[in-house]
Amino acid sequence: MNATEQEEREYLEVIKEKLTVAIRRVDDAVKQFSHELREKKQYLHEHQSSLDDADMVAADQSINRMAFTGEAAVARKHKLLKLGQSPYFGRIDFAPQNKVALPVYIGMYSFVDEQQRQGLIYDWRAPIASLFYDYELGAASFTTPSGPIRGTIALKRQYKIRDGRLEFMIDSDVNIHDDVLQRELAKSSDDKMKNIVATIQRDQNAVIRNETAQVMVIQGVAGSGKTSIALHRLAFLLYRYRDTIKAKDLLIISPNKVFADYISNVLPELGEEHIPELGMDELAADLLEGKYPFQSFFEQVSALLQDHDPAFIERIRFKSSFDFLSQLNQYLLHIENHYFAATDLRVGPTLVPGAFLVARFKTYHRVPLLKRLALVAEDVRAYVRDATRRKLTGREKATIGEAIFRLFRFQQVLDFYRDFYRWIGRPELFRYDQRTRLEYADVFALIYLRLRLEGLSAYDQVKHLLVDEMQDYTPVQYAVLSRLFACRKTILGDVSQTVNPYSASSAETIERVFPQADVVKLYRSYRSTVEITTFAQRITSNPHIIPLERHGPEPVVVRCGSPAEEWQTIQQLITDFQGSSHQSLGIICKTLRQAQEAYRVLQAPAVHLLTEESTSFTEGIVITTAHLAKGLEFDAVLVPFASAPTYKTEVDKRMLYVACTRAMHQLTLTHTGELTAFLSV
Ligand SMILES: Nc1ncnc2c1ncn2[C@@H]1O[C@H](COP(=O)(O)OP(=O)(O)OP(=O)(O)O)[C@@H](O)[C@H]1O
Repeated sequence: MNATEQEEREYLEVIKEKLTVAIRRVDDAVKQFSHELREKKQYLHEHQSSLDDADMVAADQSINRMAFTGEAAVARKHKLLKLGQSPYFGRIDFAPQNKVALPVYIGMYSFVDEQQRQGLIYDWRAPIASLFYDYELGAASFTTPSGPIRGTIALKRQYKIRDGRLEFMIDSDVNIHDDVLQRELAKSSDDKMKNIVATIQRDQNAVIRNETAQVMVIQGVAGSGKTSIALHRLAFLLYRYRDTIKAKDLLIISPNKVFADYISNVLPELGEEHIPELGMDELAADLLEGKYPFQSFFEQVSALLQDHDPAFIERIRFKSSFDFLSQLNQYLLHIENHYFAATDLRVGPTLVPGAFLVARFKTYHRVPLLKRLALVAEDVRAYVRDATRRKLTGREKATIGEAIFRLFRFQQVLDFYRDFYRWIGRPELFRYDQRTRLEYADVFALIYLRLRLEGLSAYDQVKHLLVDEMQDYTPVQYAVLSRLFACRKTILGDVSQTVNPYSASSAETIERVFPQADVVKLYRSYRSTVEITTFAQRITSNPHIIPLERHGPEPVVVRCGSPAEEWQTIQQLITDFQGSSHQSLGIICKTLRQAQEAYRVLQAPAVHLLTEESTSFTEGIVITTAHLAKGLEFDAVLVPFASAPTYKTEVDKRMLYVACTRAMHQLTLTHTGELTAFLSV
């Protein structure tokens, strides 16, 4: 051990000691709070009869305040305990211009020596910590709310401290970032998604800390860290705007519950509370208020995978186009101009002129169409009241309301939607009667019309929206999100991983809905070994992808002589996995039916089946579909049934790509009969 390392070890002990003292102090404070709280409650209980309302309210408030402070102290203790395990991961010695260099230690949370009023550890989100991610040695600067600070970095060091012990430290005269990153990526994944604060890369840091973008679109190749970065970005925003934005003010739109559970660790690990999360289908059900049962996105994809109905595909393709959104907008203009058939209206002895009705209807041009009718009715009531110089009866008021509504061609959003297809001359593109469910492709179009016709303000409280798997949403869905969420947005995805090629959205499509968006493209892939990434390129090639130099075994394609032999091979691969050092294995099938069959046949202990209904991610061996595996990753992936009949269409190809890119270290495919053409060399 050299002198520097010795010094660092000693310093670590000093910090740990200070942390222990701080924990003890918080402990005392927590005890004190709960003691006072108990006393206060006791007092209230005993003096209830002699206290008036004002006293009770004041007492309640003080109890709430105490409880809140107590909770904050408990949260603080939690952070201190975590710091005790791993107080910091980086250090930079930074000398602002004309000043001496001082060490800045960077960790998950900040830690201040209260007696000496000195920052001992800086939160990774603090302005000064950006130096660690953005610069090597030499000239550097960072931005504070009061302006830029320039200076020089004299030393940059990384540490791995686990369970309070220094495992290694590396100075930046070697290629530190890559080395530590390599070690991190080589680890096995046993559980849910982890935070990456110690190894955030420069381009990722720029996305995380971007404060100006109204809409940030992150389009990145498989495994480029999109989801990780987006979650760290939320943590950053919570820190940066801690006085105005709380975790409950954010919303994550996630593709399914399993994914939501998979990512649910990251923010709490970063010391933030759990963030509300909602699936697209849940959002739709909410917005349609359960009035129209509809096919789910999963069901749409399953239908595409199982039967190749050209009319169904045509409907999806049309409704996923930008043109569809434009036509809906044109239709809305059309109905505004032509569907309000204002004629003179007789109310008892009073004649309300049609011209008056039209004028009032036009005055409210900012109000959603159907809502305007209520306002026009109100104006008509005032008109009649003025003309008759008396108050109107309830009956008269209601009659006026009904009469105005009748002047508009339809009152139900669904009638307008059906009419839209007649108007564009394509009635065959809408399939729905009361006995069937709405097709998924119609769901957001109907919601869009509803928004424009009736207006909705259900999500006004959201201050930042995160949308993952953006490629799976259509322009109409984005138009809905844009109207529903006026707040800033982070939208991420990868067009190569769409599960529905007939409705894939690229960053360019999304930019058309959000012209003000900042688009970032990420090409460096962190998840898989070079061998796996190269293999997946055979399915869908992306010349821009840059795999991180990390090597492992070549992916293996096993040809089997019969289905029975294929099952045996799969069984053997499971046994091999159980004897290996890998912790997670994903057996990823094309369809749910295949996954269920595999689950039934394999019957191996500790094998879990993940389906659309699953609500949590399970570790170990998981059998699932490519659609559900999106966003997840496994040490080893096994893709069974990779034969030509299974993977033959454009949708199948996307599924195969998603399945293969879930593997971090090892990938195996099995097939009986001819291999899918997507893998032929
Ligand atoms: N800077 C980094 N340091 C360490 N690990 C990283 C870094 N960036 C990404 N990773 C790791 O790479 C893997 C892929 O990250 P993530 O799932 O966020 O990527 P993604 O782009 O959302 O992937 P996909 O679109 O394929 O689902 C994760 O294991 C993540 O921890």
